[in-house]
Amino acid sequence: MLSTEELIHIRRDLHQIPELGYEEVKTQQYLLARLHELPQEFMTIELWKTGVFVFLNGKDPSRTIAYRADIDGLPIVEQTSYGDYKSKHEGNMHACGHDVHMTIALGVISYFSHNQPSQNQLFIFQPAEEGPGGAKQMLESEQLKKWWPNEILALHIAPEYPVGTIATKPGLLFANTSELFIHLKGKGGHAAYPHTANDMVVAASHLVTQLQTIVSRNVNPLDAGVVTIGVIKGGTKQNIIADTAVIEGTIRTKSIETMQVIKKRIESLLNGLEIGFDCQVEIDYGANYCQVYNDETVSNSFIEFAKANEHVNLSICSEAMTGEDFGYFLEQIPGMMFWLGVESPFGLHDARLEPNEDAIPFAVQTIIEYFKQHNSAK
Ligand SMILES: CC(=O)N[C@@H](CCC[C@H](N)C(=O)O)C(=O)O
Repeated sequence: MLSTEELIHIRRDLHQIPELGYEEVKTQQYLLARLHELPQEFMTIELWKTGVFVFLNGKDPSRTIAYRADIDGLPIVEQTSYGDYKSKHEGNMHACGHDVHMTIALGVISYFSHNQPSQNQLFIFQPAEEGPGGAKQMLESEQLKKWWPNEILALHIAPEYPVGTIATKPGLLFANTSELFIHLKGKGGHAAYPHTANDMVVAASHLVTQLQTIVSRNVNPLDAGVVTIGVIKGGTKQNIIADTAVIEGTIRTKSIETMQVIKKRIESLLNGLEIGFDCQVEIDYGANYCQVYNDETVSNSFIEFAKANEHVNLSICSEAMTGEDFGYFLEQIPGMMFWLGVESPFGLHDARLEPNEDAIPFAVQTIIEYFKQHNSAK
């Protein structure tokens, strides 16, 4: 079984090679290299695009339990204090902890590759969680058809909790999400002749402020929604009026109905913008993820397990407006997701995120224990 030092070494290796969705070529090669170092007696490894499936045959199987780890990084210029194990892929960073998620999966696989489990186990290294999504596609793969699990788990690092903490709840854990891409096209021109142009920097600026009114004025205050604009681009030079602008963001809601309300309102605002600024607008909702809804029975059984485990500090948390395409697995397979405390002063998607690596051996041990206790013959 991998030691704590080896696990940390693996996490640091993976941290140096963050790749965006469906570009995880080096990550896939690295995972394969580590997997092939383990006993192969009852292990089957299969590739799916840039992802990997690992199936472990149980001794006397009547069921299969699965663990899913996402593997992609984010387009962020890293600003951690890490020295020689900072991202070597300039402009990309594991700023959402997927390096930690993968390492934990390798740690659990390593243990069970030396200690054959009684039941089958499936490990899913899934590409493109940050977008455009990989869960929905993997659910339709040949591998999932033949290795369909009875239960599935996943975790996500949580910078706000101390190491040793697991936070979860039955039912809704993460929101419905939709990406948002808006392209504005007007008429460029000389900065000194604004009356001859339709300035898309001004149109985009109006639109960004209008979008902020949706949650405050169109969503029931007793419900929850988020409209965040993460990108606004337009123009080429300070004295040229921009003929195009691009706005990119994300929508989050607790209910699917509110997602529809927000989208309808965005479209109305865009119709108004076309008239008001005499421009053309195109909208694309990119990747949409369903909510992460933890199965009541599986989460209660995990909560009972965590309560009985003296090493685990269990927190029953509130739902969050984060998104995760793991929700698609949970639509079809009973399962649950939990937050894993990694105590960092900087949050997810922050260029300075430094998860506490002590959380890795803790999570590996906890999952091994849960799999051993829970995935016995039923
Ligand atoms: C846990 C986490 O941070 N997940 C991401 C998922 C991204 C969903 C999609 N690409 C979007 O931006 O809407 C998140 O941002 O919550």
